[in-house]
Amino acid sequence: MRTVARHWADFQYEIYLNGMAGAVPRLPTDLTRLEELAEQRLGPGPVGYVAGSAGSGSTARANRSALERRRIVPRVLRDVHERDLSVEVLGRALPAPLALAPVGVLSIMHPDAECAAARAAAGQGVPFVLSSASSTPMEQVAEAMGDAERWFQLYWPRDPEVARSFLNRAEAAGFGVLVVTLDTPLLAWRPRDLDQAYLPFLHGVGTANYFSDPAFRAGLAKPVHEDPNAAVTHFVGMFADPSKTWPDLAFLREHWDGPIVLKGVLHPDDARRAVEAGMDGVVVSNHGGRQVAGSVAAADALPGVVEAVGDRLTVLFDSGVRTGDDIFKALALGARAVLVGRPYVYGLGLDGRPGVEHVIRCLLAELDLTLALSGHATPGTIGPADLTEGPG
Ligand SMILES: Cc1cc2nc3c(=O)[nH]c(=O)nc-3n(C[C@H](O)[C@H](O)[C@H](O)COP(=O)(O)O)c2cc1C
Ligand SMILES: CCCCCCCCCCC(=O)C(=O)O
Repeated sequence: MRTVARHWADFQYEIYLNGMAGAVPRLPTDLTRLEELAEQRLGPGPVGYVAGSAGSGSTARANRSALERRRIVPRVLRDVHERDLSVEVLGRALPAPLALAPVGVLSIMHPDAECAAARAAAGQGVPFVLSSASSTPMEQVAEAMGDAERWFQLYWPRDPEVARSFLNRAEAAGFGVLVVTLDTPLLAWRPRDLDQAYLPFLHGVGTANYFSDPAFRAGLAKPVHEDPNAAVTHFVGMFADPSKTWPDLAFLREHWDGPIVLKGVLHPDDARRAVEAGMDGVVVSNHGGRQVAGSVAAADALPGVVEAVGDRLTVLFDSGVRTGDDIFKALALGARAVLVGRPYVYGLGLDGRPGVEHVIRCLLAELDLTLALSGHATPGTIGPADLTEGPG
């Protein structure tokens, strides 16, 4: 089930060769600079929505420092001439341990929105996880991707008919993995959005899967175009259900045949409950610091979850990944693969599909070089011994 190894580090040579012809990259190769550029070039509402997080931003900052605090201890004189970043995740052969995280309402960043990001992911062979809250109906995104690997992220609607309909549509449209986000039963206190009174969903943006859904529409007195405000109100009441508990997962197991991954798991006991509920994986994530202000950093939670269930579930990771060495560290802490969020969204906002491609290629070229320069030829040999903590 292995993919053909791609030579990610060739991107480095491509950049230098283009330089000989007088061309430099359109976007920075240090992806931590994208946020600042986006702040300068994109509108305050959209960029505030993407860059913003819960409360004073302490969780988002903690995500970064938990990754930065951990330092790689490189090994030398190991043969790293031939390298292969490919990994198997949930029965799928991926070219690298990376997927694009589900991010809602991408049309606020670029008119080509989810289709542009999905095409970029497909072109690089990286799975695209489509948000329930996308600006484009799932069938249209699927069509843009051909037969490339795609996963569907579920915000579990309160109405079981709508939930069932979403699952049926996603399956029919070729989404192979269901990612159920559990950390957003309510929208958190997000000062950047509150201060601007900015929430695109209330204008019917990011509601495409709902407004195109027959079960959702059946709950409306009038068609969406005749009474859009009523449709938005119905969406707000439908979007999530804070009364859900662990036994409710049986509903999803019953209606989804493929792998199911729970996103937003941080406690080892919750990971154990995911095993008991027959789930296939978890994403150790705090939603990029956008939900619980003062939450544990995702990278600090990762080792505990891996220790509890790493032999029984596929453990994925996100929240704070900005560089190739961040990916290396997450793998060393036991993640099978990582999801990248904001960087690809800034890439999209700044340069559309090529911007997203740039982000994927930079991350994987840097990962490949970090791997090699640390003494590894494949992700499979990376482990906790490759990291140290503290001022070292
Ligand atoms: C603008 C924005 C929208 C998001 N929308 C969703 C979503 O619809 N569903 C979801 O599960 N996670 C969503 N997330 C969270 C991401 O999937 C991911 O957990 C997070 O971005 C990772 O943190 P990072 O951006 O710091 O890498 C969103 C994140 C951002 C920044
Ligand atoms: C008043 C609540 C309206 C609906 C909220 C939509 C939820 C946000 C979906 C995107 C997301 O996950 C994010 O982090 O932002």
